[in-house]
Amino acid sequence: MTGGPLVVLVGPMGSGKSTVGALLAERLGAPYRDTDADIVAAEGREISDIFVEDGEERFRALEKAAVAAAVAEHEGVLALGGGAVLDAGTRALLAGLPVAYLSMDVEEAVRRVGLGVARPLLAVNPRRQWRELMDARRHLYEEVARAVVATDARTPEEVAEAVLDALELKDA
Ligand SMILES: Nc1ncnc2c1ncn2[C@@H]1O[C@H](COP(=O)(O)OP(=O)(O)O)[C@@H](O)[C@H]1O
Ligand SMILES: O=C(O)C1=C[C@@H](OP(=O)(O)O)[C@@H](O)[C@H](O)C1
Ligand SMILES: [Mg+2]
Repeated sequence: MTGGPLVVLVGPMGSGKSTVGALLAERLGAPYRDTDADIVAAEGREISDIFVEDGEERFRALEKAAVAAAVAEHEGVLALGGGAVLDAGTRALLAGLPVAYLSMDVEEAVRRVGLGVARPLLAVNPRRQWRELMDARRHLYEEVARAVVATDARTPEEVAEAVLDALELKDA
């Protein structure tokens, strides 16, 4: 067999990568993996604690290694953290893979994650922070994506269905 992930999900915080990734794995009868969860398991602490205790740069180094390991080893559905595409080496690793970019607008983002404390990058003024993040990242998500799937006003099940359609995995 060819190996490599069946699906890789990218997109901003709250777009549903983790939620939809688990549903997709179920649909495809394949294992699910999430690089944020890999980092938490390896470090024995939450992402927000890594940011506060060691800083974002350290988190990005851990994330880069976690994505490289997962892309090399994992043959199921893989959800990345929202900032994984900031790294040029990571973007190069994703080239040619079945990557879906889960998109959403700012109001949907604020509804989903704006009030949570689990995502440190949105903790203060989530609407403005999210816009700034997207201005910096939108083109990076588009660069690595084979398909863009809008998630606004769709349930996670509907998003999963749309990803299968967009990546032509319906018969997989
Ligand atoms: N399509 C959707 N519609 C409504 N809420 C959603 C949808 N997808 C995810 N959510 C909710 O948004 C939050 C963030 O989802 P999550 O899967 O953790 O996103 P990500 O991994 O992209 O940050 C969760 O509370 C989740 O239940
Ligand atoms: O966008 C980002 O920079 C981040 C997204 C988070 O993952 P999700 O996109 O799964 O929320 C997590 O990796 C960390 O809080 C940083
Ligand atoms: Mg996630």
